[in-house]
Amino acid sequence: METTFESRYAIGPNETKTLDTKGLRENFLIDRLFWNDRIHFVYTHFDRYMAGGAMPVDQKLKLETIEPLLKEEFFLSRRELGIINVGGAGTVEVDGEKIDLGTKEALYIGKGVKDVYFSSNSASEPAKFYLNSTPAHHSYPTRKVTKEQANKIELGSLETSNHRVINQMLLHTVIETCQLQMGMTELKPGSVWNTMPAHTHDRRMEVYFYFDLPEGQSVSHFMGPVDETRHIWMQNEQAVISPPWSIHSGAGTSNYTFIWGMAGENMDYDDMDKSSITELR
Ligand SMILES: O=C[C@H](O)[C@@H](O)CC(=O)C(=O)O
Ligand SMILES: [Zn+2]
Repeated sequence: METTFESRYAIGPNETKTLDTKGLRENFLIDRLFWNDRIHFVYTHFDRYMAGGAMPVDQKLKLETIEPLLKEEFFLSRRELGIINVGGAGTVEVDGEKIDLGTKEALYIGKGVKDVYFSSNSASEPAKFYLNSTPAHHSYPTRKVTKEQANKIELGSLETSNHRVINQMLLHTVIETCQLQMGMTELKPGSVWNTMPAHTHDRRMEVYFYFDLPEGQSVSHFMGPVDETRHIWMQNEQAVISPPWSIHSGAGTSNYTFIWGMAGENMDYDDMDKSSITELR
């Protein structure tokens, strides 16, 4: 097996303003996370957040340190990890303990764990472990969180095309983490807008991963300051980095599901600077 990675530097709104479509995509879009029998990470210098994918098909995959990037003996020597499985059923082995992780189930693994292995129950329907990791300075216990155990928030309506359920999964109100927070938002059929009205939270960066998008459909993701927005067209199973200074919202050509993950200054999910729809530019 192999682990591959890319690095992305943190840039601000002034530099972003000068980018064309290609430049915008090169800086913020994560176009592919899942490769056969490979772990792939994108390391962003926004809060040193890592977003990745592990898709074991014929092999069990080991979460190895990335020597040139982390310079630590283990991947989790100074990091914590959040996992949500978006593929078929699989297993995560954490220092010898086997944990089953079904579709849309989440797992938190704390700092200091040495051995993590990923495997799929079936090669024809492999597990797809979506991974988010942040620097950590304390060890919190490994915890699995199912959708049933998530804290649920229902927002929006079909009339305004934004009826959705936010599942807060790896959130401090559900489990203990150092700074990582992750959850999954499912849009109801007929609803296409996520995170509308939009918001920023200069205290935290965020990464959105879109999936459950039917064949032939796409999501237009909106980013940028409230008064200067840009869009990035995204396909199924792509992710996008949202800088702290940016809104993060999307409109699909159908409904879909997305995973949000964030980290930074505080852990207050409701600490959002909301903008009104009519002030967007
Ligand atoms: O800061 C919070 C995140 O942007 C998401 O949780 C918002 C979201 O899922 C939604 O409104 O649909
Ligand atoms: Zn947000």
